[in-house]
Amino acid sequence: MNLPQNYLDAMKELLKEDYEDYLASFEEKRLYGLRINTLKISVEDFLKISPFELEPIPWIENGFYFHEEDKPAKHPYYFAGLYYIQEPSAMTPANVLPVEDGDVVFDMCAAPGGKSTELGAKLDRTGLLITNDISNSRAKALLKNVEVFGIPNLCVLSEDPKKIADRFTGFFDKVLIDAPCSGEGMFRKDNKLIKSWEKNGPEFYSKIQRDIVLSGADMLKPGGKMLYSTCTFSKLEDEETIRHLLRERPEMHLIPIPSYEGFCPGIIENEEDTAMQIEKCVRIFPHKMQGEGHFLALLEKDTDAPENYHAKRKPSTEKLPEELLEFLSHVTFPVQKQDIFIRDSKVYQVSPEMPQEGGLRIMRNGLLLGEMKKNRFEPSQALAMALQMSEYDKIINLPVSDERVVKYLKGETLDFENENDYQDGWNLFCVDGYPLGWGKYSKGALKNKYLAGWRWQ
Ligand SMILES: C[S@@+](CC[C@H](N)C(=O)[O-])C[C@H]1O[C@@H](n2cnc3c(N)ncnc32)[C@H](O)[C@@H]1O
Repeated sequence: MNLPQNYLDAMKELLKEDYEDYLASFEEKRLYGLRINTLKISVEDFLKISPFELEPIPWIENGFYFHEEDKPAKHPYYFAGLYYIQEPSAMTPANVLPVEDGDVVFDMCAAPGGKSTELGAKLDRTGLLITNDISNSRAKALLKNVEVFGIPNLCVLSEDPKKIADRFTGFFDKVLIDAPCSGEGMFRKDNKLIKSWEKNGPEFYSKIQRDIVLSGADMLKPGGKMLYSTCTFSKLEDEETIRHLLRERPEMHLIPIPSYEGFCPGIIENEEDTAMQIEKCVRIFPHKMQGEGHFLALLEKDTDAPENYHAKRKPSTEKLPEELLEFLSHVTFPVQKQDIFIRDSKVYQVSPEMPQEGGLRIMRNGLLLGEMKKNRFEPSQALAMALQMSEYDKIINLPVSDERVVKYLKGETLDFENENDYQDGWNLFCVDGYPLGWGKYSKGALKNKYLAGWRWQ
């Protein structure tokens, strides 16, 4: 691998006697990880049905290494949202941000959703997750991934963080900033990143990072916590970004990250760093642990920082169509009528924690329940993914070995002619007890309603 000389020089200075070990790590095999979606399945239950040979990632309770040949992205359980594929050290930021039930959480640079999917799972259907990416095309991928994961209490934005900070000052209990960075920790995973580093290196990203950390801090409630992470080794993008934040926002301070064997402390350069306790930051290096590389800083806002009032949105007073109410009578998922809003015939369940919207580029506010079509209600793919099998009363549940499972995911009509166990109408199609999508059953056949854009290729 041809690494730029100025990059190698900077790493030599950073790592000193460890430099040769770091270079040697490029000879080792790339690491592949998957993270179990605890919103849908416990780690214990997944291990009972896992078709792959898995090995625990020691510092992530629901993270596992897999073998590349197993191709877990080509398995019906992946389509059921039972796991997310993610580089092991990238699992650490969402893992160490202490999200609690009922929290209002913001993921600022979220696409394609590696951290948001875990933050949403940790919320366990409570509170609110607002997730954002400035790039519209990347935010589309983010929306898909959080919907596959079945996260109901959601708002997806595609907006400049500065604009969001103006609107949501002092609003969040937890903020995660997985900053755009020069990606030095990804060189082993993806050679192309070396070319883009030569074009836009640490100097370029540092400016963006300095702006967005300040926005993140401003959006926190007093006592709120913020996790800043990058997948790069550059001090300018890592410790120096935190130094900038602590200088500009004295109400913020670093707090410890639970330690794990192989985690290295943040690098202290001067007395100011010592006073700021920069050693509380964590670095993950590929020559110290089985992960590609990451930087993390966990910060807290002082509890006596000024509070900010946010008007809650008003409860819905819409008269809901009979057809929608009839459909919802089959669902035991907790849908409150005052949370249901209908816009342009689309039906949403909006979190009561979400303030009045407006003025922001919103990709999705709430869980899309479905659509009114000529006085009929059609449930959405997102609703299918947010339900557990036991929360709907018309089910077609097949084992993963049944060839109709993959046919369903490919969008084909399914034949059940010799089986008469099923009821007419909207059925939730499941694999081994986990929902995949909807189908309309009639006369021994299931008309496929799996979302066309999500099909198995
Ligand atoms: C490291 S990636 C995020 C990866 C993501 N957190 C995950 O785990 O899947 C950084 C993201 O920041 C976005 N980004 C770049 N500049 C931004 C800005 N000024 N504000 C918000 N997001 C930005 C990029 O589009 C990119 O998707």
